[in-house]
Amino acid sequence: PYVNTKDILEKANKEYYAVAAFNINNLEFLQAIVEGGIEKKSPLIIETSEGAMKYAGMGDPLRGASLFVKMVREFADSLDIPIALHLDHGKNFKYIISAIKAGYSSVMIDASDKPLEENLKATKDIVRIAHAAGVSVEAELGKLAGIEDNVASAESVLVNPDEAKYFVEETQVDFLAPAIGTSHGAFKFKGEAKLDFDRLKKVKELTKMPLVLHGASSVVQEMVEIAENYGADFGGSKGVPSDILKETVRLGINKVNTDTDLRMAFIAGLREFLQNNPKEFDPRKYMETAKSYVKKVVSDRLELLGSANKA
Ligand SMILES: O=C(COP(=O)(O)O)N(O)CCCCO
Ligand code: NA
Ligand SMILES: [Zn+2]
Repeated sequence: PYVNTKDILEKANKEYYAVAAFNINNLEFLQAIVEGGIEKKSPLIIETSEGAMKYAGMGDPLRGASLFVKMVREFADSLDIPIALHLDHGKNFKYIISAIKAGYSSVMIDASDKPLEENLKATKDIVRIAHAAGVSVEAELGKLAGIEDNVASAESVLVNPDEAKYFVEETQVDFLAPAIGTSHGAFKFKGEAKLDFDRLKKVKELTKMPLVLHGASSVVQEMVEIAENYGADFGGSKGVPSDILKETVRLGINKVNTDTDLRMAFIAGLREFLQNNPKEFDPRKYMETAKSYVKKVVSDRLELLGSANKA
């Protein structure tokens, strides 16, 4: 069934596991993710960026949003696993309202690059509207390093746990993304991967609410190697190691945003197939390997996060 993200995350919060939130831009990634969820009997959170809304809607974000709602609902309504659709990194008021109008389960208002009071105000505005429409809300405190869609934040600003307690009480957000040292993309760490577990622990103790980890892709080496075997150059790529990811779940992360790992898996499969099948031009054939690798990465992640058999 198609459900509210909050229902999925409240259960995860109570039982201390995490649910992956996988980004999509097209049908093929959605198919592969859903196949992984079916195989693992796991709840799924499908999420799209504002760029994905524009991309799918051919420049019209509301058309893109409603296309994604229709696609995700079609799968969700025909399956026993709970599936939610979330707007990731909502920064533009128009896009956030379009997602709510289209029927998204939840929206993120990302004003993390603003001073606290501004973040607070923007979040309160969205919470009032979203809650009136039965839509749940995610916000972010602190800043990820690296490129955050259209905001290049040179250095990461880690969450302040006391600020987090004040923020959630004031805004009534449904789930919070505390910045603890991750960043988006495939090049997360120069040296050893390190996250601020202490801050995470404090935020959980003070807020007791479902927490979100952004920049959580692991950069699966198996996929990097396949891609590089067939011409990719992902030198220097490094993600969040599995043991560190598991520790964040043990400490109270319940939603794990994953985009880069699926992109790596898809391009690895596509490169491999195209190199080995010079005569093929049927899209249902040449995207098969790519989709199967995405499904594999999805299934493994659902298992690792503990949401398998939680549907
Ligand atoms: O936090 C994440 C996932 O980050 P990643 O998959 O890059 O680790 N997202 O919000 C997904 C979109 C960001 C661009 O990748
Ligand atoms: Na999000
Ligand atoms: Zn993110």
